[in-house]
Amino acid sequence: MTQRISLTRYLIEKQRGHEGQLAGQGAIPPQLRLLLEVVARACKSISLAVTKGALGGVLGTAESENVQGEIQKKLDIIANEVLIEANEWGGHLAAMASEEMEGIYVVPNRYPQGEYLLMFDPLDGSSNIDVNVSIGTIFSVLLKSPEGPAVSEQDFLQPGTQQVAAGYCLYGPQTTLVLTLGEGVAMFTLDREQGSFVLTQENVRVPEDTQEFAVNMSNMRHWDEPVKRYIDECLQGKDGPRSKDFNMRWIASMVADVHRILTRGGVFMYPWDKREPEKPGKLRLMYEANPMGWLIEQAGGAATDGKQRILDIQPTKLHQRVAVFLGSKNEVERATRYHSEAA
Ligand SMILES: O=P(O)(O)OC[C@H]1O[C@](O)(COP(=O)(O)O)[C@@H](O)[C@@H]1O
Ligand SMILES: [Mg+2]
Ligand SMILES: [Mg+2]
Repeated sequence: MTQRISLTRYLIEKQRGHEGQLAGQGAIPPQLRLLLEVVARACKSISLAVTKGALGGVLGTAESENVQGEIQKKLDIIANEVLIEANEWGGHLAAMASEEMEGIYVVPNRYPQGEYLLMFDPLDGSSNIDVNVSIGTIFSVLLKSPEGPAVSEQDFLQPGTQQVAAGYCLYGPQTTLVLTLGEGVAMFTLDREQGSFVLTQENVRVPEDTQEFAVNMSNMRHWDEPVKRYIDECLQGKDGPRSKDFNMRWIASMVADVHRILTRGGVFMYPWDKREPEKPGKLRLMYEANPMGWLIEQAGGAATDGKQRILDIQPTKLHQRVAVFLGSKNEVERATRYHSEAA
């Protein structure tokens, strides 16, 4: 019988820099292992709340707005609280930042302080919560700079290349946790009877070419020319310059669209558009684009904002927005090239 590898064992073996079954993987510090185990445990609780749905009273809208001016769903708030409560006392973190909170959350001084910074989109795909479509949690981990005793928002403003771990948990027909520590991408499936995440795929790869794109087509009239050109060529199919037919998928949960791309390839885009011209895009750099961009790169794909690699962007504020093009390498490079040709 093939031996099942739990997330706990996977991380412990990473910590040991194990050379056997998981050969070639580097070591991770114990504090980072602890942090990831806690995030996974929090995701298990969120998964349980999601599964209960109307029976658990978690559906529907709260009476509040988040910092982005978006109406919060009850589950946005619940997931945020679960992640904070699970992580604040463990001694591995200095502070957390969330799409749902205006400022950073510094670990209270009644708890031991750690050196890591955790960022999350506690519930991605909020518009899908009440309609029973896949949603998820996205997370990214940075190290606090050793200089300066007090942690501040400035500590979080590091480019995506500085991430030490990133991943997401998808609450779909299965609950799947997807993780990178900078040496490829691994997927774990939640075994509900055992209550543990089990390694179900390693060395996830995104094919370089694809015939499937994901974009919210209803925004087409608001897009810039390079995006219109790219999509228009896809829509022309076999008769157009691409000489092949394209399929389209748009789940409206980035986490589920990215999971499909990690599973079978594709290109995902949420470009800048004219509806809110002062904002670079809808998605958030720190909680969505950076972790997803790194996962996609680690699986052999690419991620840009149409002009430059997402991971190289120097953030200037916590809730910064960004245009996103990610997925199969050759398609992302093509869409990015169309931007530079139009410049
Ligand atoms: O509703 P739209 O404009 O198609 O946007 C969908 C996008 O918005 C998001 O839901 C934004 O994330 P949140 O639900 O965390 O705000 C993405 O997951 C998704 O790709
Ligand atoms: Mg989101
Ligand atoms: Mg969200």
